[in-house]
Amino acid sequence: MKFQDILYTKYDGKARVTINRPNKLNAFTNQTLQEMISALLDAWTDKNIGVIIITGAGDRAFSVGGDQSIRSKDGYATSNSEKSGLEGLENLPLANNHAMLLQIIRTIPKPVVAMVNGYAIGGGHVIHVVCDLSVASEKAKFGQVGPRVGSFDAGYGSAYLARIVGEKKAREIWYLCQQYTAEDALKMGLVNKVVPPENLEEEVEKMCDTLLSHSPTALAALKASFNADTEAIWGIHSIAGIALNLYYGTDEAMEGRNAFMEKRKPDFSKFRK
Ligand SMILES: CC(C)(COP(=O)(O)OP(=O)(O)OC[C@H]1O[C@@H](n2cnc3c(N)ncnc32)[C@H](O)[C@@H]1OP(=O)(O)O)[C@@H](O)C(=O)NCCC(=O)NCCSC(=O)CCC(=O)c1ccccc1C(=O)O
Repeated sequence: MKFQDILYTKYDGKARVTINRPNKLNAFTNQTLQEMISALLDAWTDKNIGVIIITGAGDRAFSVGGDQSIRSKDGYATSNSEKSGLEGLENLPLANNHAMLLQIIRTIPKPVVAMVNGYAIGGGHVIHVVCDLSVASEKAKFGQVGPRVGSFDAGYGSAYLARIVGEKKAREIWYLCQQYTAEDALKMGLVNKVVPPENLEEEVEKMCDTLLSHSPTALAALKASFNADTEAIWGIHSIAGIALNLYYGTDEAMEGRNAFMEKRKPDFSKFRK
């Protein structure tokens, strides 16, 4: 499989998906998301694969969410020069491809491990949130920025996040748009383990080897049973995706996006209700 925005490798029962846009802090485009979907579907159907790792290239970022430089009133640009191998997905809005990626991570009957090597921000943060397990470098930073940049993820990014860290903390994360250290993330149960950056690879490999030594059917059944309790969030996420696509077309959302790109504070005062 030939990819432009990701690296996809398979070795020793593991599949690894690396978002490969380090110059953009691994911000994703439609192309990136479609390629991730394509790679994950391959890993899903490959009987040699028992565990999947998602990470970002370089040492600065896991992913900082949607690439704001290609966002306009029409949402994020949908046209791509290269095909991902999944015909038709190139015409979907980015929020839909992001939602599809999250849903695949959740339903693929194999454990998905996030190897968080740096910033996990915005839609990038949500990708790690839905992974089964997260291992973070001590240098990793976590957070949501939607209300500052004119965006939101009112499904897995918020309701499911609240299941992990609790209602008050989830509201704080979204309303205040602060950054949290790996140590903070460990304390709130947002990650499973924090290790020095130089040990991150080794720790994730070790965790994956343990997973691979266990019964795949037992793991798949457990994953499905953990998911069952939060399945209704997919419904919320789907409706929120429609709202998000409409919101992107508003002056309010554009103020957030433009302020970020122009490196100034947004002024949302006239949009108060
Ligand atoms: C990530 C930061 C915290 C990093 O801060 P800092 O270390 O100070 O570096 P900067 O100088 O700010 O950034 C370096 C460089 O990278 C560019 N950059 C950073 N983020 C992005 C981005 N997302 N898109 C494009 N470019 C980006 C930045 O402009 C700088 O470029 P220079 O040329 O060097 O000047 C900080 O940068 C930050 O807060 N970034 C904003 C991240 C962001 O806006 N992400 C999208 C969030 S939207 C969201 O949170 C909710 C919506 C959501 O989850 C979702 C759901 C469905 C579909 C899509 C999304 C989605 O994520 O949009």
